Amino acid sequence: MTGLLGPAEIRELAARLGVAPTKKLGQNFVHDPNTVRRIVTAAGLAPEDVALEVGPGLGSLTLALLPVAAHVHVVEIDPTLAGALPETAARFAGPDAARLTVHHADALRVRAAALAEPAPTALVANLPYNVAVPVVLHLLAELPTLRHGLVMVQKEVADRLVAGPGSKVYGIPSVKLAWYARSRAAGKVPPNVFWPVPNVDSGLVAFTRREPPRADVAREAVFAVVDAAFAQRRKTLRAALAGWAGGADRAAAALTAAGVDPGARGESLTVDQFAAIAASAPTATPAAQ
Ligand SMILES: C[S@@+](CC[C@H](N)C(=O)[O-])C[C@H]1O[C@@H](n2cnc3c(N)ncnc32)[C@H](O)[C@@H]1O
Repeated sequence: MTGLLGPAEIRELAARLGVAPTKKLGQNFVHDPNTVRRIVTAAGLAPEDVALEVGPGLGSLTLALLPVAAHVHVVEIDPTLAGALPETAARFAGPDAARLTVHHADALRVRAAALAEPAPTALVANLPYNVAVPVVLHLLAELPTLRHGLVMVQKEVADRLVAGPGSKVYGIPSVKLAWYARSRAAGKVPPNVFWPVPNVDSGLVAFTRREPPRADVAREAVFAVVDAAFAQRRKTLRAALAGWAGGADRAAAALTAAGVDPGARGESLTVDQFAAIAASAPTATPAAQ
């Protein structure tokens, strides 16, 4: 038997495994094959793409990825779910199951070496919502081979991830994702496609890796400026970056050298401007944060 998981299959698998979904691990399983097809279509995988799925759960999305990707890595923190996937894949995906590698691991800690054979090129995931942003940022940092992705996250988080300067929801996730990738909203998903039904809408975010804005400044240095700017987002950058620069005057000098108005706020800056500020940092070590 091959196919995707509908409500009957999800219920049957969960009952057989004794799975009681937990909020702590963001366990809301998709039981709607149309949603799964929509995610895979939006992901736009090429036949040579190696997919990485974080949080496969009972396998809803995994089963749709196996026929269209060259290989599928899944990273699942729950030992029961990770342990059951090979059998689910063999049962529902037939010979395509041979292209699945299951990693029982925490996606926040997984290292490139563990996922090297073959190296993932596309992240496609219905992410655990409480750790969605750190997971995406960790994987983009850890896996330079990841070229593009499509993730489902809580709708508000999707809005934040794709926001640009000047938007009310533009903030740390928006700028950090923009360091790695160009992103766009790829649709909204209602709560009723999940079991159990969450009390939030979901959103799809598509991204494609870009060259980092500047080669002459380390990512960590840029992210330190971003963190400082948004920690006090209502203050001017001159004030918000005083701790980072070792004084408001030094902050103003770095901002001016970077071509940024010291009276501006972080919410109006592009990631390229944050990178320019980091590159103009005072030579003294930034104050501890
Ligand atoms: C929203 S569910 C998605 C399940 C499945 N992909 C689906 O669409 O039905 C999130 C999944 O992520 C897993 N998970 C939660 N935290 C994780 C982590 N830090 N690393 C890996 N998997 C995690 C949960 O156990 C759960 O299976």
